[in-house]
Amino acid sequence: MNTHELLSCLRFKKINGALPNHITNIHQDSRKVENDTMFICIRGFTVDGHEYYKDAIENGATVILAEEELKIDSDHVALVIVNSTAKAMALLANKFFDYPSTKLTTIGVTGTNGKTTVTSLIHSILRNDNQKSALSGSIGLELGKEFYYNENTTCDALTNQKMLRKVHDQGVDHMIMEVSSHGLAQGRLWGIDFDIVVFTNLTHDHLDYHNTMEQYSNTKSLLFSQLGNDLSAFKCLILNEDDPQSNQYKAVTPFESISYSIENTSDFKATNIIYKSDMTSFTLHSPEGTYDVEMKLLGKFNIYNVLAATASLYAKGITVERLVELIKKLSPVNGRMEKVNISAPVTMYIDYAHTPDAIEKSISSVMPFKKQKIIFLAGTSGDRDRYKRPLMAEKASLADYVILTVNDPRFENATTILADMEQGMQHHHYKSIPDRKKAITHAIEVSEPGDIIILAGKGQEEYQIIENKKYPHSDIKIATEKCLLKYSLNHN
Ligand SMILES: CC(=O)N[C@H]1[C@@H](OP(=O)(O)OP(=O)(O)OC[C@H]2O[C@@H](n3ccc(=O)[nH]c3=O)[C@H](O)[C@@H]2O)O[C@H](CO)[C@@H](O)[C@@H]1O[C@H](C)C(=O)N[C@@H](C)C(=O)N[C@H](CCC(=O)O)C(=O)O
Ligand SMILES: Nc1ncnc2c1ncn2[C@@H]1O[C@H](COP(=O)(O)OP(=O)(O)OP(=O)(O)O)[C@@H](O)[C@H]1O
Repeated sequence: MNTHELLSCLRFKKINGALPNHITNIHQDSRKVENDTMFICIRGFTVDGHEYYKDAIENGATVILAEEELKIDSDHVALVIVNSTAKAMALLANKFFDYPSTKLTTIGVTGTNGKTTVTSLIHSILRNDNQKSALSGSIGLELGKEFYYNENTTCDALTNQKMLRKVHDQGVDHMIMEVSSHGLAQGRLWGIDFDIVVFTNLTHDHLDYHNTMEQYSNTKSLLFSQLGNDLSAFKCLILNEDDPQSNQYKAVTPFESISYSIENTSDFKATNIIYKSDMTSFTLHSPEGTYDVEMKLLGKFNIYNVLAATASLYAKGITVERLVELIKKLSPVNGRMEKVNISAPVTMYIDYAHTPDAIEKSISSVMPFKKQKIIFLAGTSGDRDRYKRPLMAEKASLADYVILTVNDPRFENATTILADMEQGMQHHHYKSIPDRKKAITHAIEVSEPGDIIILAGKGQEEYQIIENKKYPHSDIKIATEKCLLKYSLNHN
């Protein structure tokens, strides 16, 4: 792209040296820089990108974007100085990739729990309706039959624009994105023109980063306030009427909202709910009438998720009647209250619950069909929000027997993590086992016919992070193996 044209989107800047006519790409990581590209120096939490401009030049950068004067020896490299490289990156990335989000129907989902589930449901419903959709979030980018790894649930502003452009170039017209609070706080969403924004719920998590629930909520509200003020555009909020936080989000934008709920009155409300071990049914009250809904997803929280997805697609123009047909075809989202197929006399689920609220919801979802014990394995991660640990254990105490363990220890000592959790236990029927594989084995060993086992914390993930390395690990594989061993031995 012509460099002068590209830089015209930055009104206030100082340029040292001669600008090259063209650049072929933009990077914020010196290690990825190739010839004839621009390198943007970002001040990070860990390092300052300004320290890497020489590496970027060595790798072929011909324009350096920085917040300070830098000594550049080469005549072939220009330095552009701006006040905020993070803001400039969002402006430049949008212009360079030609504002891809304006050409797509872009749906963003935020909330403490349910982002992956709701985005996956919207994406699956669209695909089952023969529409083209791409999905980005904690699983990476799913585009067509391909999966692309992403470092974050919500990528940085530059990666987001690259990704949106790739989606548009492949003729896909819907982009469904998980929006994390870290992403909002760090401006990773700047420049994304969302059409529909969805709120699931707000409960305790990430207070290591946001400090207070108020700050956490204010950060989430950015998704709604950043819808802008151009009222000629069609934009819509999808809000959980049972979560009082929705009132704040309604108030920060002029755009209309559609509500969903189970308890309070709303546009999309579920009543007459029947919970079974492998399906759920309910009556859906909607602006287009009342419908009977059956689905393979389990638990009350998944009714909220399905309502959120349904309201989002209704906002996009799909009829409720058609949506009800499509919901029937939905499969449970991988690792989210996913029933494990095993030939053993116990019922087992893999779940990703790793917040106090999610744990409560996870256990509550099996209560209606509990016959014997509920065995709940609760895990939390090292080097992340410590404050939620006792609260997680408190909620896990709803189960008859609890196993406390670790998801990803990272650099933290597992014994410290477990000691934090133990403080919240409300009864003594529990055991702390730092090694996750041993913890899963113990869950199977103490089980008896008729029991329900929930292995929570890691969902479908196939690795465990110890220090800063990923090691192969799969809850489902370990559990299936141990379960078959225990119950086939007993039968012999
Ligand atoms: C705390 C945090 O959010 N960190 C994010 C931040 O990293 P950072 O500020 O430490 O970056 P840094 O390492 O200091 O690097 C600064 C700059 O120097 C550059 N650099 C660095 C080294 C080098 O050799 N050359 C070079 O150019 C880097 O490319 C970068 O531009 O910016 C990076 C790029 O955008 C993110 O990948 C990174 O997320 C880390 C990996 C992370 O774990 N974040 C978590 C907390 C997070 O964001 N989680 C949410 C999901 C939460 C949920 O579960 O709901 C998410 O959206 O992923
Ligand atoms: N609407 C909901 N309300 C409460 N809990 C939920 C809801 N949806 C899912 N959960 C619980 O949270 C877990 C994680 O779900 P999901 O991955 O969809 O959330 P997420 O917001 O993407 O989480 P993360 O940000 O950690 O990736 C599920 O396994 C379930 O236990």
